[in-house]
Amino acid sequence: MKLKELLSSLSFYNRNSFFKDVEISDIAIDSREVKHGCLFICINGFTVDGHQYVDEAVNNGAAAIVAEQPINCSVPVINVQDTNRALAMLAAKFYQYPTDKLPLIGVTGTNGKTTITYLLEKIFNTNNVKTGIIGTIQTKIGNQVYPIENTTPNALILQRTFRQMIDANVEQTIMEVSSHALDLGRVYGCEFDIAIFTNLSQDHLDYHKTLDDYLHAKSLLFAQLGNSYHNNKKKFAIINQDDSACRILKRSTAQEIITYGCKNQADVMASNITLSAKGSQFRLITPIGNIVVNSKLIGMFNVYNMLAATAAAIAANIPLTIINTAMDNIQGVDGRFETVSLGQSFGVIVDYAHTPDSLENVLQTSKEIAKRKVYVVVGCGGDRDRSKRPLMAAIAIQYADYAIFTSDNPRTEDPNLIIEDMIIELTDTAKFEVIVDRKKAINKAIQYASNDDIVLIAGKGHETYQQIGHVKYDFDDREIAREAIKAKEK
Ligand SMILES: CC(=O)N[C@H]1[C@@H](OP(=O)(O)OP(=O)(O)OC[C@H]2O[C@@H](n3ccc(=O)[nH]c3=O)[C@H](O)[C@@H]2O)O[C@H](CO)[C@@H](O)[C@@H]1O[C@H](C)C(=O)N[C@@H](C)C(=O)N[C@H](CCC(=O)O)C(=O)O
Ligand SMILES: Nc1ncnc2c1ncn2[C@@H]1O[C@H](COP(=O)(O)OP(=O)(O)OP(=O)(O)O)[C@@H](O)[C@H]1O
Ligand SMILES: N[C@H](CCC[C@H](N)C(=O)O)C(=O)O
Ligand SMILES: [Mg+2]
Repeated sequence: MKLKELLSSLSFYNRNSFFKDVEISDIAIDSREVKHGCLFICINGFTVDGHQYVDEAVNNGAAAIVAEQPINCSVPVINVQDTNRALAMLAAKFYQYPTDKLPLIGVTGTNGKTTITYLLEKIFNTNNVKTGIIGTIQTKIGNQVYPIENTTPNALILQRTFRQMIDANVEQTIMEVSSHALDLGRVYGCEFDIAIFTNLSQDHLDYHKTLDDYLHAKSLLFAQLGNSYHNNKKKFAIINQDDSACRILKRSTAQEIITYGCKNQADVMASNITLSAKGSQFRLITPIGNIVVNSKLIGMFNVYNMLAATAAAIAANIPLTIINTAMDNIQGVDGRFETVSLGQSFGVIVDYAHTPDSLENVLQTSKEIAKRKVYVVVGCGGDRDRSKRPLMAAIAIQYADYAIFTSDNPRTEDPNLIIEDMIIELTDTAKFEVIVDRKKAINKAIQYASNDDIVLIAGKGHETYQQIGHVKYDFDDREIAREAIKAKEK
C-alpha cells in the first residue's frame, strides 16, 4: 500500500507535508522486526522509548517513520501527536478495516470477561457459526489456538489477527477488551457491534490510580460503540443492571441498551436460582421468551456471566433454543472453578481469582458447596496493584477455614515482601500460615484436607508457568495438585 493512502486514515495528520511517496510492505513497532519497506511506528513505552530505535529500523530497511517528535533521518518522517492512537488507525487501514466485515463482540469489566467469551463461543458454535476468540487464555481461530501475551493485544497484532480470521472464514469474533487496552487506544479502529459490561471492582490501581479512572477507561468501549463511519449495522450495549457502574456506562453510549441482572428489573433476568456443587439451575427470563437453564457452571457469578452471554446472543439474533442447548452443554472454562479429581474424598478447585471481588465470589461459592472445611492457597502477583494484597488476604481468612499464603507470579518483586503486604493487617495467626514456594503450599493444603473438605487454589487458573524475575518457569496448579493427590493417596 502507498504511504499516502495509508496516511489517509489519520484525520489529524497534516496532509500538506511534502515527501516522495513510497510503497509500504508492512507495519512494525519493534525495530528488531523491521523488514525492507516497513513503516516503523515509534511507541514511547513503559520500559523504553521506541524513538531511540529509529536508526536500527532504518538500517533494517524501514521505508518511513511515524513519530511524536521531529527526527533527522534518510526516510520520510510523519509527525503525529500520539503514536499509539496513530498505530491503531494505520493498522486498521493497512489490514483493510477487517472489523467492518467481521462481526465483533467486545467484553469489558473486572471479572467474567474470559468466561463470557467462551460461553458465547459455545452459543455461536451450537448455531454452526465459526468463531474467533481473542483473550487472556489464547487467540483461537476456529479450533486452532495460538499463544497470546496480552489479554487485548496491541493494535498491530489485533488488526492482523482479525485479517487472519477473515481469511479463515471466521463469521463471529468475540474479544476481551482490557482497561489497559482502552486507555492505550489499542482498540481504536475496531468496529464493535456488541459491547458487554460485566462488573467493576478493585484491580489495576497500579495503572489507573483511582477507581474512577478505571471506570472511565471501561466506559470508552461504550463511547466508541457505533461512532465509526465504516459500517451502519445496528449496535448494542449489554450492561449489568446490578452493578453500580451501570448508570455511567448507560450514559456513555447512544446505542440500544440491553440490561441483565437478578436484583434489579432488567431485560434479561434469572429467577428461581438453585446453586449446587454440580452446577446451577435457573429460569432465564428474556424479551424473546423464557427457558430453564441447567448448567454445569458453578456459582452465582456464573449466573451473571450466563445472563450477559444470553443478552449478547439475543442481540446477535441467536434463537433461544440454541442458547438453551449451549448453556446446558458447556463443560466449563479452562482454569475457572476447574475441579481436579482423581476420585479423592475431598474437592480440589483451581480458579483464576486474582482480585478481591473474584476471590470473595469463589470462596463464598466454595463455602456454600463444601460439606466441611475450606482451605485456600493464594498469593498476589508482583509488579501489580499493591493495594489489593491486604484485601485479598483478609477475604481469604474471612471465608476460608484456613489459608496458606504463597507466591503467585512474583515477577521482579521479592515474593516474601509481597506476602508481607498481604498479611500485614491480619491478627488471627491461627487461621493462616505462609509457605512462599507455591508447589510446597499446594502440597501442604492437600495434605491437610480430609473427607468432604475443599481445597481452593486461587490466582493462576489456566496459567502453565510461574514468572519469577523475568523468567517464566513451567508451572501448572492443576498438575501440581494432581501429583499431590497421588502422593497423599499412596
Ligand atoms: C504496561 C503495558 O501495557 N506494557 C505493554 C507495552 O510494553 P512496554 O510499554 O513496556 O514496551 P517497551 O518495552 O517500553 O517498548 C516500547 C516500544 O519500543 C519498541 N522497541 C523496544 C526495544 C527495541 O530494541 N526496539 C524497539 O523498537 C517496542 O517494540 C515498543 O513498541 O507494550 C507491549 C507490546 O505491545 C505489551 O506486551 C506490554 O504489555 C505487558 C506485557 C503487560 O504486562 N501489560 C499488562 C499490564 C496489560 O496490558 N494487561 C492487560 C490485561 C489485564 C487484565 O485483564 O487483567 C492486557 O490487555 O493484557
Ligand atoms: N461475573 C463475575 N463476577 C465476579 N467474579 C467472577 C465473575 N466471573 C468469574 N469470576 C471470578 O473471576 C475469575 C476470573 O474470571 P474470568 O477469567 O472470566 O475474568 P476476566 O475478566 O477475564 O479476568 P482477567 O481480567 O484476569 O482476564 C474467575 O476465576 C472467578 O474466580
Ligand atoms: N491479566 C492479569 C492477570 C493476573 C494473574 C495473576 N496470576 C498475576 O500474575 O497477578 C494481570 O496481568 O494483572
Ligand atoms: Mg480474561
